[in-house]
Amino acid sequence: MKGITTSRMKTIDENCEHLGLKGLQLMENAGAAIAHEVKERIQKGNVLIVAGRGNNGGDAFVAARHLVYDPAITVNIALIGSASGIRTQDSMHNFALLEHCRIEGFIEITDPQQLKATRWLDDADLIVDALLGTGITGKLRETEATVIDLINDSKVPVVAVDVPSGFDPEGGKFDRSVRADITLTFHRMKKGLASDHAKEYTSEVKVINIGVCEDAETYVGKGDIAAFRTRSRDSHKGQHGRMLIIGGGPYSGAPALTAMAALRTGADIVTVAAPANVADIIASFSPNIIVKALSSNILCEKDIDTVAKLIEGHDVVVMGMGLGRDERTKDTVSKIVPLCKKVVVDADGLYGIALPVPEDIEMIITPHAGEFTALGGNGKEDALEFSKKNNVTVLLKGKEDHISNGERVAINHTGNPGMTVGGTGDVLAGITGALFAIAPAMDAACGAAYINGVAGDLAFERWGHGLLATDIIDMITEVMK
Ligand SMILES: NC(=O)C1=CN([C@@H]2O[C@H](COP(=O)(O)OP(=O)(O)OC[C@H]3O[C@@H](n4cnc5c(N)ncnc54)[C@H](O)[C@@H]3O)[C@@H](O)[C@H]2O)[C@@H](O)CC1
Ligand SMILES: [K+]
Repeated sequence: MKGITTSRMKTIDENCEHLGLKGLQLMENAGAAIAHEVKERIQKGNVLIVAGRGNNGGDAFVAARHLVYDPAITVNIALIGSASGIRTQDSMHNFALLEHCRIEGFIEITDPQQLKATRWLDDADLIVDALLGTGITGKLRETEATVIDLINDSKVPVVAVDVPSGFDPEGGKFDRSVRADITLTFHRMKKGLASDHAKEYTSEVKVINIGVCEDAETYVGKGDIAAFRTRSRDSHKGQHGRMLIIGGGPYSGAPALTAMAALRTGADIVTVAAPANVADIIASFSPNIIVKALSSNILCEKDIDTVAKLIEGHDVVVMGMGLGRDERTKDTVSKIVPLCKKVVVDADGLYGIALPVPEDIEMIITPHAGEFTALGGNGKEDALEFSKKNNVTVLLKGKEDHISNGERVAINHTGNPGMTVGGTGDVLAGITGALFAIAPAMDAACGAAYINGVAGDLAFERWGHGLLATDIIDMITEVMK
């Protein structure tokens, strides 16, 4: 079984929140499941809960509330750090409720020796390990590291919450981790727990359904753009994407729309390489676009050296819009693809690519239904198989966009019929490229479909069916806000 990444799980959680399913509700289900598992394992005795200050600890506070209903069970809670340091509202909420429950003992631990002194580890019949979950970052720090050693040294059976504390949910190897008898992981198997070395840290893993709405996973939502809305304060120029557009020739507006959409999405540098006849026109649309004129009035073989050099200075290439379908152009497109590491192919570019895409190239294609058929696709139901077979991430545009990387399909149902106006595809390609410059293909394609659709919906509110592609670009920043 393949596991999911922490960022994917975060996206699902945020989509739930957006749909109205609160984190607190998920936490309640998670905690109740832990209490249930504990009661399956011990009918009476002492349970020691070792809790951290994040939501992983919050799950265990819920479990404590459920457990103390049984008079045969006593619960001691060791919180690593101080109660005032509890980092999330949900966890704080559940912690506060414990004041009204029959908790045997509670201690705030700033030095591991304090935990030793309680003798709770010696007296425990079972430990609930809720120190660290998917929120772990970097190498283990103190006090947590020593507390993990104490838990392992105690030889008391351990039920781990979501992942054994200290274990890397992404599958990397950290220096130490709780060794659990069982791990209850929420909603889906986590990538790290699915890895071969997970067995060293947990004898068993159970995936617990915590009532996530299906739509939070099936449809793209606000959670799919959350990661694109924050930036480190230490950001530097270029870090948020350098994008090269290869487009234009018969058309000059298309690559300009793509460029402006990318800039509004947050790309740092956008360069357009365009045939000589349109280069100046594209530049005249906006001083924000860097334009490089190619050798003649269509993209052709002579331009490959120039383009190869430009590709080296950019994180992602977006190719196709406005290029036309001259045979020489199609042939040149096919020769440019192998020079790219990351490439988005749209519109006329789709007629120049060879499938399947070589292993070392990451490609997103953004066809509409007709272009998808021309590529050999068989309708939206085929997005997953097509993507898998051709090593390409597909963003198949339509009333609902179907997005697939060959592993899963996501559907976007933002957008409206006003968006049938020309140029909206160029905008989508620009948003896709900007996100792809800084994120994996599937995350970029899902985020782009959502942003484009919501920007279109905002434009529709203002301009109705008369909305223009440029209006959608103007709304991108509203969506990101
Ligand atoms: N809607 C949600 O987000 C849900 C989250 N759930 C739980 O929430 C967990 C994730 O919660 P959080 O994101 O709050 O994070 P965690 O509770 O996993 O831990 C975050 C905290 O751990 C500490 N920490 C991080 N790295 C450390 C290191 N290397 N050494 C020492 N201390 C370190 C920091 O104090 C940080 O605030 C999941 O594993 C799951 O148990 C569940 O409640 C289900 C719902
Ligand atoms: K844990």
